[in-house]
Amino acid sequence: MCFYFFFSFYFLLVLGFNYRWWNSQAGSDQLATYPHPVPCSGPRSQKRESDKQYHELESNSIKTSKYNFFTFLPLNLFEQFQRIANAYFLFLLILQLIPQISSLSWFTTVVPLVLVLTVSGVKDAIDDFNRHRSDNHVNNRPVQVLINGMLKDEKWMNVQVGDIIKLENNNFVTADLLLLSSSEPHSLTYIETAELDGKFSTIFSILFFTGEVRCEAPNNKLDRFAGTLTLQGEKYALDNEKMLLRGCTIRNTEWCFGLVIYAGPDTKLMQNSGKTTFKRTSIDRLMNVLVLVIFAFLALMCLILAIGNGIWEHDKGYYFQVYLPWAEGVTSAPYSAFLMFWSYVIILNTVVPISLYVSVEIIRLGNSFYIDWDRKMYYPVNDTPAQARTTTLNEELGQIKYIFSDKTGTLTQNIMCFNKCSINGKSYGMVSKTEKVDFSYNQLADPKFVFYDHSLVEAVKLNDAPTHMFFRLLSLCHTVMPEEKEEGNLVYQAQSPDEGALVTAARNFGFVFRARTPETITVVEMGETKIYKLLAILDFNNVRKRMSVIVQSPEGDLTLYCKGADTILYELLHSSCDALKEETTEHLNEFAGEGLRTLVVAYKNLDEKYFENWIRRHHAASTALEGREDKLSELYEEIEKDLMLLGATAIEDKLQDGVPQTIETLAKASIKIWVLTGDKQETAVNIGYSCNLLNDDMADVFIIEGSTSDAVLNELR
Ligand SMILES: Nc1ncnc2c1ncn2[C@@H]1O[C@H](COP(=O)(O)OP(=O)(O)OP(=O)(O)O)[C@@H](O)[C@H]1O
Ligand SMILES: [Mg+2]
Repeated sequence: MCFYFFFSFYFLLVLGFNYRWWNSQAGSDQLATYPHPVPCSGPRSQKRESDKQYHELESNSIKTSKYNFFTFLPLNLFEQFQRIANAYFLFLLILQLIPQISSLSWFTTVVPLVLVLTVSGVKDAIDDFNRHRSDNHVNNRPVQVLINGMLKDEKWMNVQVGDIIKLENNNFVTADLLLLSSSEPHSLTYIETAELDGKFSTIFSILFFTGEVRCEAPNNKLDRFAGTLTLQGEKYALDNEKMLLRGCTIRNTEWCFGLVIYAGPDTKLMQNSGKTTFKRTSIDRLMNVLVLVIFAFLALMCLILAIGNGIWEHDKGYYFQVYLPWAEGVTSAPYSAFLMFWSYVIILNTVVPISLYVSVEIIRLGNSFYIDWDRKMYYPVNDTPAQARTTTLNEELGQIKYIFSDKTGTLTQNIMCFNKCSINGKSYGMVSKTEKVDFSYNQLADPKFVFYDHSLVEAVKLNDAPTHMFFRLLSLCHTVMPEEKEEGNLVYQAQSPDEGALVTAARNFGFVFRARTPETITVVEMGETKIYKLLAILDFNNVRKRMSVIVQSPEGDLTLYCKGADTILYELLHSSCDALKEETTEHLNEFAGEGLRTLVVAYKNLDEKYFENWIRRHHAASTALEGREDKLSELYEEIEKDLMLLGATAIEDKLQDGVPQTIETLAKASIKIWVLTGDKQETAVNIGYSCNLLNDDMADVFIIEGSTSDAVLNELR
């Protein structure tokens, strides 16, 4: 019991794999020489001994099917008899077994009942068969597992917690893994999380040799993971950034190694998917109500008829027994009435429509074909027709009252273009689109980038200091990863497409972000290669709404570069920027009025002594095991103040084809639409108008600013 209790909070993985090979050659790059016959005992041999102790860890096989060969009949019948009409007919069948009551032959009830049960049963069986097939397919996918120091092909379902597995480009991630190493510089791994949240992210890896991982019990929170790794007596904190989750796909990464932390049903994907349940639509519910009403009606009729029988038998029938004898066992008129009640229940059984459910199922099936065949829902570009994946819910489609949608990437294309900017009180990009700026003077420029305002290039060429500072900031302050497979052919991998657009803009104007290591950023500034020391990244999150980097230039100057939402950054500016602030605000409003996504950029020169002290505290906070986030955000707040304003950027993200028309049609059908966005308010309102979410007839578009439920309620009133 005690053991189990301990288990539900933490589970402990004893790895103890003697990774002599990694041990002797610390560093991820050595792994590139794989495969090597390495004399080391893999994790399995050791883990097996302790298997008894950890037998409650799940295996990696998954099961989404509901039945197996033996459980199908009882389980499916049990489910089907939960329908009132089916249960009723079963009840009738039992009644008919009583000879005094039985008024019709038994097969009048059995035949339709069996027919209905078979039709529904066959449909459920086919559905479940398909689930079995897909489960089998997934469970039998091959993966390479490190066993006794050698890579062996295994099936997914045989992978165990504590195994080390190797994944290659475009592989699905087998289980929830702790990333150990990869082919990319600094052991980065790129993943596509389409099945989880549709984002594209980078993951940083760690290296380790012999250790123990302690982590929280399996849960369904996709964006968090807390654990510790103990390595030769030292503790390291593990977080979400170091995990590869099942359901993702490896991209742009030749290979990577991972340690299985959660497997099978314990993985975050499966923890989120829930059980396959029987879904009821409102028609189902309505049918159940109707059937209940019919029952009441039937009971009433039978009652009246039974009472009539009782009165007649009492007054007349009793004296006529010679002529009309009572059935065997019947001794009194009330008893006769009681039996007659049940006889009528059988005789009038056709009042309850047993075929109702089957008819509705068949209509749904037909409906789903119409959905599949709908030409208007066919998207020729991707050759994608509409697909009704379930037949049980399609009438609900017409009942939709609310649509919840994301904005970026759902309504818009998620293709960000750097369009305009404001630097030191001067706005650029507000020109008619005539002649494109020629970037041919810059050999590293991205040929796909277009810009029309020539005055900005002039400013750069004239060595205008704020303009240089502006683009230097854009080339330094981000989390983009560059890829240069061949000399001069730069490709940026950006977690956030906005950042990708900004870095590309800086690249074209002559501030080319070229390479990144954990300690340095290489920028080619107007043809001259400069290596900046990257001292700290104050990362972005949606509460801070800003991100900063602290870098040291080759000349030795310490600078903090910050970019973020205007509402936030304006609070952090030095008072000497007030005049510039006003001008920039004007430009920001213009940009937002056109529906552009804006960011404000600022910098601050740092004092060396102060910074040394700060970075020491920063290091302590970032390795703290408790309250890490709070401590860090306090430190961030401390250093991100008294910033010097540089300007603002404006990025365009076009609406997808047909969005305004679609929203208009949905609005005509009185469907209410909610769109989620983190944009500046003016930008959001403007896009609301351009996609027909808002229109001029809406007299009072109003804004609710409360941040507690009481405040919001008050404003709504
Ligand atoms: N990479 C970034 N660096 C600095 N600030 C950013 C960055 N990305 C967004 N911001 C700022 O933070 C605010 C909130 O952005 P966030 O990404 O959380 O919104 P979101 O919910 O993702 O919305 P959307 O889907 O429209 O991007 C934005 O309005 C922007 O001003
Ligand atoms: Mg965003």
